[in-house]
Amino acid sequence: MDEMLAAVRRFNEEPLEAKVPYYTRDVASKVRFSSNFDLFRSPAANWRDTMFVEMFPEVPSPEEIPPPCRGVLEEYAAAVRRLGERLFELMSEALGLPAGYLGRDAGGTDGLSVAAHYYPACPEPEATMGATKHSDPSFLTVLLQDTSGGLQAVLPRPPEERWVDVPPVAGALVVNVGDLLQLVSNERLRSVEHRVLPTGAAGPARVSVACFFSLAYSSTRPCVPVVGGGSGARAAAVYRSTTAGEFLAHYNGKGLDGRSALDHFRIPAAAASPPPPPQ
Ligand SMILES: O=C(O)CCC(=O)C(=O)O
Ligand SMILES: [Fe+2]
Repeated sequence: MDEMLAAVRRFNEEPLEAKVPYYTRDVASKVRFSSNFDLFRSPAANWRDTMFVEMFPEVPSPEEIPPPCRGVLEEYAAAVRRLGERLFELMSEALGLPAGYLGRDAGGTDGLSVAAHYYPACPEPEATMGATKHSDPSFLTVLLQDTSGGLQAVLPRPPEERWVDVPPVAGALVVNVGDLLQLVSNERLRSVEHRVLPTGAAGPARVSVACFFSLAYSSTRPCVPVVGGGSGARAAAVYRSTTAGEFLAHYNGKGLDGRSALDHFRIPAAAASPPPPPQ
């Protein structure tokens, strides 16, 4: 884990010329280095740079991965994939569903992408955010953070917003439930809203690596809320069925504006019955 963080730091701290070849916003590219994936779409920009790599199912060739991360990134992603497979089994069983439900049948383990973030020291930390409030466009996110701190999560969920620190713990990973898992579990599992405070002017830059169990924009994988199957299950779907690609297009088109991308897919509560006609 330390090696992974060190590799991301090395890449970001290389001279500009070494990073320029990876700079793109083209989602057809498996490796994309940019600042703010949602630039000009969200109300505010975040104080961070991100190297985004689609690792699975189509593994990039070593030459596509920036040299400082080559080898270590592939090895780290493979280990996270094995961890995710086990987590999906345990969560499926916890919901009273077959062990392979969330990972295999619902698509949780179909794809894995890695967002390696670099939050530079910020001269005016009170005037911006490292990452604004959001929940993740994934089934699950496995997050590795360095010792800087700054990650916070909302507990309990709105309208009673209370931000709590998620402090770094040596050797530990943070696992977030993402929006896609909230959708396919029909809201029995809830995605967690979180944010990252900016790194103070004194630095050093903060580094984190988020592994998203998610899919590509081109994915036509159906995402269907599971109805029934275990105690606590709802009898009716809370969300309309969609595809992973449609969900991601909506999430990215909206940008990190502080609102949940899931609202767009929620089935409106049945309209109250109209009053009886006057006699
Ligand atoms: O940098 C972090 O700790 C969080 C990153 C994050 O929330 C994300 O990539 O979705
Ligand atoms: Fe996130």
